[in-house]
Parts: sequence; C-alpha cells; structure tokens
Amino acid sequence: MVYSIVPPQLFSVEDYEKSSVKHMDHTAWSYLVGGSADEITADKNKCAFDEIQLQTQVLRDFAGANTRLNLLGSTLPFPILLAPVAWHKLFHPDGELATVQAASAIGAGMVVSTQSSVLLEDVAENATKPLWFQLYIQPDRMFTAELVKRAEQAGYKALVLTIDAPISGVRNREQRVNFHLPQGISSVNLAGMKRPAVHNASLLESPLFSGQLESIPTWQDIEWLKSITSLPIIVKGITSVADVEQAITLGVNGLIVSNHGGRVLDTLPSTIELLPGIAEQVAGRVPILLDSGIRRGTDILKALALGASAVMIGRPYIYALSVAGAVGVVHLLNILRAELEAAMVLTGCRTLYEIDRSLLWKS
Ligand SMILES: Cc1cc2nc3c(=O)[nH]c(=O)nc-3n(C[C@H](O)[C@H](O)[C@H](O)COP(=O)(O)O)c2cc1C
Ligand SMILES: CCCCC(=O)C(=O)O
Repeated sequence: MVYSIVPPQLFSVEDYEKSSVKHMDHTAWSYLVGGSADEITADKNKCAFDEIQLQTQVLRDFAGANTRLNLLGSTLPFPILLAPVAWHKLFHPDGELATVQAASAIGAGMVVSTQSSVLLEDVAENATKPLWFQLYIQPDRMFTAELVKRAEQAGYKALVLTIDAPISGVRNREQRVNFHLPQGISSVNLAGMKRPAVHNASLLESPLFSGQLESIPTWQDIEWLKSITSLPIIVKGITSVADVEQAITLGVNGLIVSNHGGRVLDTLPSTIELLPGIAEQVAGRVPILLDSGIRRGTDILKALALGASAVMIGRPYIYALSVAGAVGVVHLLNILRAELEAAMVLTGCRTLYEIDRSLLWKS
C-alpha cells in the first residue's frame, strides 16, 4: 500500500486539478479530463452552475445542524458520492483499493465501475461501508447475469445501471494522444468474457450499423435485470423527461441525472439545466441524484435546491487520488463537505431537507 501525505497549498477542487497534471502522464490526463467532440457539454456542465445566483437568509438558529441523509436504506454523513470511474490504476498504483480506503474512512458512498482495474470482490473486501456496483450491460447477457450475481455475493447494496453510453462518444482528445490502456491495467471484472466477432465492414458499410448495435441494451433489459436480482436499480444517464416515465414505470428505484461528464453526446444541455424539468416529472416518486460539473459546495447546494437528494463527483476525486492517494480523496471530500456546510449556514439551511428554491436569487 502506498501512503502519501497531502501536499501543501491545495484548498479547492481546482487546486487539485492543476496539481494532478504533474502526477500522471499526458495520455491518462487526456482520457480523464476530456469530453466528447468539442467538449461543449463538458464545459457547460461547470459554467451553468456559475450562472445560478444565491440568496442569503440570515440570523437563523443552527442548533442540531447536520448534512446527513437517508438514501435507499443507507444513512450517509453528507450528500456527495464517488461516481463510477473506470481504471483507477491509471491514476494511482493502488487503484480502486486506495479509493475505497478513502470512501470507507470518511463514510462516503462509492460506486464501483464495471470497468474497474481491481476486481469488484477485492474492492468490496476492503470496504467498511456499503458500496454500489455500476453495471454496463455486456453483449453477452449470461456473462452480465454472472457479474450481477458476483456483485450481490460480494455485498454490493445497489446496481447503478448506466444507460447513456451504449457506444463510445466521439473522443477526439483521446484520439489525438492515441489513448490505450498500458500493460498491467485492464477491465479485470470482464476477464474471460466472450466478445462478439468484429465484423470487418467494407468501405461502403457503416461499422456501427452493420451488426454492432444488435446487442446494445434496451428498456427490456431493465425488466430482465429485475427478474435476476433483488438489488435496487438506479438508472444513470437520464437527460430527458420522456425517459423518466419509462424508467419509473419499469420500477427503478432511483435516477441519476447525468450526461456522463460531457463524455458521450456533445451539445447536450448541462445537467443542472436539465434537473428542474426532470424533478418536476419525477414528483418525488424516486430519489434523484445528479452528476457532471460539480466542483464547489455551492454547486451541491444548487443541485439540492433544484430537486436532487445527493450528487456524485467523477473527475474531482480522481485528481485527488493521483496527487495523494487515499489521503487526497479524503481531503478533497472534506473540502467539498466544508464548502457545502458554509453555503448552508450562509443561506440559512440547518439540514439538507431545508434546502429549497427559496435560496436561489430571482432577478
Ligand atoms: C475517466 C472517467 C471514466 C469514467 N468511467 C465511467 C464508468 O466506467 N462508468 C460510468 O457509468 N461512468 C463513468 N464515467 C462518468 C462518471 O461516472 C460521471 O458521470 C462523470 O465523471 C461526472 O462528471 P464530473 O467528472 O464532471 O464530476 C467516467 C468519467 C470519467 C471522467
Ligand atoms: C469503455 C469506457 C468506460 C469508461 C467510461 O464510461 C468513460 O470513459 O466515460
């Protein structure tokens, strides 16, 4: 286990972002920070939070103030979860083992990716707090069913089904650096899986439309998933009101408003712009989480004011992981938690349940 200490002069997510450039090679950095195509959505995810202004509520009583929440049967000390991110070993030699050490130490929710670089069982064995497993449905459904069974047996408490990336986004930044996994890092959970034969499309055929789409997930797969597991299913990648109804009708237990950090379809709106319409449609029937672009405690406050129960962060904790391992991730979570607490006090909110639209300034 590599232990690191937090280097001085790191006070914000942005400080960690700037520092992390020096802690990984340029190829991994390009994979991490990049978005799809022109990265318009990736940029917008962050800017859209800045456009929302806050309003103070002063001289409130803060006796018993806290940031606790109940989410799908678990009590969390604060509403910030670690989003699923592939291959943590690209960013730290201990990979997901360092991340889970941090999440357990501070009690943060963590979602482990199907594409983790440490076996899902080994991550779970090192956790002292409940974990969720992110599922990419694989072309081989038998293998997918096995994967779900393994997650259940390892003690994962929910499945986060990612629905927004059935194909890879247009990743020009990755193409420019010829991103590929270095030796020794792979999607270990998928070892031994049969992959569909690659159909060599002729110049006149579309590689995408000549076979590759036959096995991509559909809404029927959610029914199938419900028939093979009793774990709660949280759908990740909701950006349209129409999809909300479909998902709730199928009985999912939670929704994550996410555009995958702007990494799949470019020019989608930012998630914070999408949230109010989606929350209105959900009308409290299932909990909503939001990710993509959270960089400040005030961003978290705004997401909660507009209808989210909690948020997830992706790139920010990976910056911290690369700079200082588990210690860095704990430090980064503490920075965001402290920023959220300050924002709550200054807007007069004693608990998360008091955060509502009244703290958003209307011109
Ligand atoms: C390097 C990287 C790898 C990712 N891998 C996955 C993944 O394996 N599964 C998944 O559902 N989402 C994945 N995501 C998306 C994140 O879960 C999350 O939606 C996104 O990072 C949130 O945006 P943020 O980075 O601005 O916080 C990945 C994101 C990044 C940056
Ligand atoms: C096959 C790529 C999985 C990781 C991922 O979702 C991302 O890079 O955004």
